[in-house]
Amino acid sequence: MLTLLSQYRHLKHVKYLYRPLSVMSSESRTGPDDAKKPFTDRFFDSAANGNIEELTHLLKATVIVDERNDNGWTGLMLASRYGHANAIKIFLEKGCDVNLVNKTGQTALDIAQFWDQSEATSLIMDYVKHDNPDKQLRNFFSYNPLLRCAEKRKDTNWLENKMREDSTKYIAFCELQPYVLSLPDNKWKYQIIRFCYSDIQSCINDKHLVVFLGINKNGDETEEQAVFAIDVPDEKKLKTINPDGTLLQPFPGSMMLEPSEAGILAEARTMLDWLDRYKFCATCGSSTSVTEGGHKRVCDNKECKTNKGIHNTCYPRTDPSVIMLVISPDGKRCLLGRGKRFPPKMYSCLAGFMEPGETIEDTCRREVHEESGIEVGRVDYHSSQPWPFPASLMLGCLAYAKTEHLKVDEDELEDARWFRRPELVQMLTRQHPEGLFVPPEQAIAHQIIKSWVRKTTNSNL
Ligand SMILES: NC(=O)C1=CN([C@@H]2O[C@H](COP(=O)(O)OP(=O)(O)OC[C@H]3O[C@@H](n4cnc5c(N)ncnc54)[C@H](OP(=O)(O)O)[C@@H]3O)[C@@H](O)[C@H]2O)C=CC1
Ligand SMILES: [Mg+2]
Ligand SMILES: [Mg+2]
Ligand SMILES: [Mg+2]
Ligand SMILES: [Zn+2]
Repeated sequence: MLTLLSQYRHLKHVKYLYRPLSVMSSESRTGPDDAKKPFTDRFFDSAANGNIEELTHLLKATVIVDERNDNGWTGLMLASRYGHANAIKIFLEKGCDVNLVNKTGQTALDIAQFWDQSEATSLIMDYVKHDNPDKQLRNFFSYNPLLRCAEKRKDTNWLENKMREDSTKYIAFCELQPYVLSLPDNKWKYQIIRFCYSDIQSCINDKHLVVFLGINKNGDETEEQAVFAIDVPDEKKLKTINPDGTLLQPFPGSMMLEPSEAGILAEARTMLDWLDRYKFCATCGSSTSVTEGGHKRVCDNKECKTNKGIHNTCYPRTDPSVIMLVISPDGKRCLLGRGKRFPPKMYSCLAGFMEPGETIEDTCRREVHEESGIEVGRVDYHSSQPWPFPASLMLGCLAYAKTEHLKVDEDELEDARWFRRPELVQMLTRQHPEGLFVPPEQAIAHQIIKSWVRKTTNSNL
């Protein structure tokens, strides 16, 4: 990586560093008339030259702050390369993403450090330290736009009325797969179909599982559009209502939803799965009745302990699991493993279920030791992700190893190995020479790996 940047050090003329070839060739035809250049070229030029007036104008008018050129360079990276402090301040004020990496894996901070731009380096470092809390990472499946309104679940009248209202929407599942439409402008993207009560009422009877998911925040507040999930065992019934729909497979189908749709799926799928699989009381084995809009199962046996005292078994379950990126003792490598059922060539973070009485940190230490023989010291929390297959909550962490000799648990993993940062960049961008890759961006593993890559540099590796 060092050599990639070093080869440019002797180039004095900035344009060859970052400008796409297409632009250079069109310039040779038309001459260097700045006004005729595309806005994005003028934007990159003004960032590299520290032309504040033009930069401000372009950011106001047309160009997005994180616009990238063909080599993945952002305006912030170019301003950092040439140490234009005022331009850097503009990018930071506009809320640019300082964590983006170019095609060779450098962040703006890497670039500023490499080119000894001390003012640029300290500006970006200060910004990273006080990063805007509103920009906290939200993983896929974690953004649910519905207000759950738990207080309404006990209001049987309100629920029954809502179920029949014209504005109410139903999303239908068959064998835990949502009924969806592919988007007209992109057949790789799907939208969950919303049915009205009049459409779906023939599917609603006592035997069908229905869950109150929440109120649509984007709907008209006076109308309070409620959203329910319904299990329809026969896909043919759904086809008669909307013949264009299709059932969406969990993988890779659910990854092709918009994030807000994925959040609704996460709630609905886990709830329907729980209602379907926990029909009998875990304490006395009697039948149970669904209450509270599908959010509780009450034992039908009046003498059951759950009707007298502790009744946590009446509620849906969530299984906390840890998923961690293990960092080597020298801080230069990360440990990734291959589960036996992974697609060929995919490596991911180690993961495992929490056991009763364990802390998140101790689960990380135990699972890493069980699966790789590595001793972990400090553990830092990163972010979390609901994983509705069927009911996991992934708790993402960075785990700092104290040892590095691997003893892979062959019952669980096919392989585990240490990877250096440049290799992780290749795996994230699908450019690894052996075709190795990490899970897609919808997976928390991808986000944890990416955030480590973004926070570290290749220097001294
Ligand atoms: N590695 C990764 O990149 C990712 C992993 N995950 C998820 O992380 C979760 C945990 O990872 P995984 O490696 O499978 O877990 P573990 O390392 O704990 O080992 C898996 C074993 O644990 C047992 N098990 C199943 N359910 C539970 C439970 N609720 N509590 C305790 N043990 C259980 C199973 O045994 P048996 O089946 O033999 O009974 C299974 O073989 C899974 O939900 C997985 O889907 C999600 C995203 C990515
Ligand atoms: Mg595991
Ligand atoms: Mg394990
Ligand atoms: Mg385990
Ligand atoms: Zn019972």
